[in-house]
Amino acid sequence: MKIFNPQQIKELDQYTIQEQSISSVDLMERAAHKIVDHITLNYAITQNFTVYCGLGNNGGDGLAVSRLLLKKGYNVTVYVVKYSANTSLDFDENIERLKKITTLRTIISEKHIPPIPNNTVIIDAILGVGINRPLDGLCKVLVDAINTAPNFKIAIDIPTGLFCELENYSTEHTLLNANTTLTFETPKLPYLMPSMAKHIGNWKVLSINLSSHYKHNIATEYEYTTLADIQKINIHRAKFSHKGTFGHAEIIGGAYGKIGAIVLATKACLKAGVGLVTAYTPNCGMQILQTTVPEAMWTGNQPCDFYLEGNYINTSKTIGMGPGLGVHPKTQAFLHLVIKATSTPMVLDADAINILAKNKEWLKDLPKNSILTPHPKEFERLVGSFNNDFEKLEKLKEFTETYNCIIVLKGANTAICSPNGQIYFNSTGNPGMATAGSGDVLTGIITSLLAQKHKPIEAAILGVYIHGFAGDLASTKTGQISLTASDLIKNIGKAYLKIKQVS
Ligand SMILES: NC(=O)C1=CN([C@@H]2O[C@H](COP(=O)(O)OP(=O)(O)OC[C@H]3O[C@@H](n4cnc5c(N)ncnc54)[C@H](O)[C@@H]3O)[C@@H](O)[C@H]2O)[C@@H](O)CC1
Ligand SMILES: Nc1ncnc2c1ncn2[C@@H]1O[C@H](COP(=O)(O)OP(=O)(O)O)[C@@H](O)[C@H]1O
Ligand SMILES: [K+]
Repeated sequence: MKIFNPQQIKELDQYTIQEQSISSVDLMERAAHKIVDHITLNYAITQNFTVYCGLGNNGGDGLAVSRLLLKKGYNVTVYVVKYSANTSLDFDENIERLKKITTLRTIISEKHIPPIPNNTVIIDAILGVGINRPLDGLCKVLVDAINTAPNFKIAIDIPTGLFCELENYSTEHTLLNANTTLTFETPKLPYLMPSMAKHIGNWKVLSINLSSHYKHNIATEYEYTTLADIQKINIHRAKFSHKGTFGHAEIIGGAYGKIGAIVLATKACLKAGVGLVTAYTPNCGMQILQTTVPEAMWTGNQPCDFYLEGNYINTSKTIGMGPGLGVHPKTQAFLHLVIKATSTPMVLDADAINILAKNKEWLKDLPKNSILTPHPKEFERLVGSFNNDFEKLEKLKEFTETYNCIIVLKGANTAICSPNGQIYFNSTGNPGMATAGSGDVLTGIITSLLAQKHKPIEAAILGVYIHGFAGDLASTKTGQISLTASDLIKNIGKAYLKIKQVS
């Protein structure tokens, strides 16, 4: 699913109006119905609402929602926030419609902000994507007052004060803290940023049937991976395929006391469908590996705390390297040898990333389209610090373009950046996955998919989706708190089945 910037959202609106021969006020009515459907599903008729409406189309949405809720029998108090003399045409039309059924109240200045009763749900329809400067005056004081109130808050489209692009953005600006944001057609970029979570709350995309033609043809920098996107990827197994068809992966890592990391990655690699897998660990890992993962082959034969360069023989296997590897100076040299000896894309995680962060001049030796899977701290070690989440995304693009690689920046809504700077946010996963070894499982899955000849960007997107999906399925049984990395592995198969099932 594509993520549009504010300019594209306006174009999409206009395009839809022409394509569907619908008036803009009727499109607004369609959007309002979707919001009201959500509200009626979630709130009893006894619930009171207080709606704050601005003077543009976001305000128009608020007025239309108020009218529809009133007609359904809800108790709704509507305030028009008079921060300027200008109003939009669809706002004007909706004022006329609403006036017929209720009394409108107007807030004309900071001094006239009425107290907020505590038994009411607040609906924020003050400003939407049309915001073009930080909040000041009446809007700022009102939003501050709303933020101080303990009431549940629903924002229409975006919480008032939020900018969807780096331009104009500052952490200093006032913006509304919503508990829920109900947006139209696609998520906006800030919904996928950790720092914005407290302003956006839980968000939900409501489809308002905007032009498929426009959506299909317009290029966007950002995408949000949904089940429908994943179902376009071919995961079918042909009848006469054999284990050679599904590749041979080599998972390199583990050190004394950290062999578990490689056990998890190797198991996950198998569960994700690879034909053959070899675990490459120090020799203290041999018995552990052979007993815990009998399906895997083992190779290694180094000392136990570090890796020796002399032991490594390059083969045509697909390499995933890093879990439990350690950062011993000899291991660092070994990693450099491996990346120089490898010409096909590989997966690098954990200590492999930490070693590269210490030896940035080696990054140029990475095979093209290799996949690095840092968690936020490892990412910062690679690219340095940044001031906010917009800057983080810029650094992400800069890095993948410079080193011709793919980065999987892990966390809620993992961001996957291709070498040409396209960013795909993942939609599966839950905080239960913030648990030891969860990243090792991901390394195994992505290496497996690479070995199965998925294109590197596809292996990253599909791997991250399956990993999160396995986490979501596991959490229905274990809950999030008790979820472990082994539970993720157990649910990889079920995740595949679910993906195939609905297609
Ligand atoms: N395709 C969609 O997504 C649809 C969007 N609709 C709604 O339309 C909204 C966008 O409407 P508009 O473009 O009219 O924009 P807004 O309603 O966000 O507000 C625009 C007005 O506010 C002024 N303004 C900007 N920043 C301000 C500030 N800091 N303080 C005071 N005034 C400020 C602008 O000059 C402009 O007059 C969306 O957010 C959504 O709620 C819906 O009506 C239907 C379909
Ligand atoms: N809050 C969260 N929501 C969704 N996924 C998460 C969350 N926290 C962590 N994860 C996922 O769990 C994994 C953790 O990886 P990592 O930090 O490398 O763990 P480890 O080093 O213990 O293996 C990543 O895939 C990450 O995306
Ligand atoms: K709003």
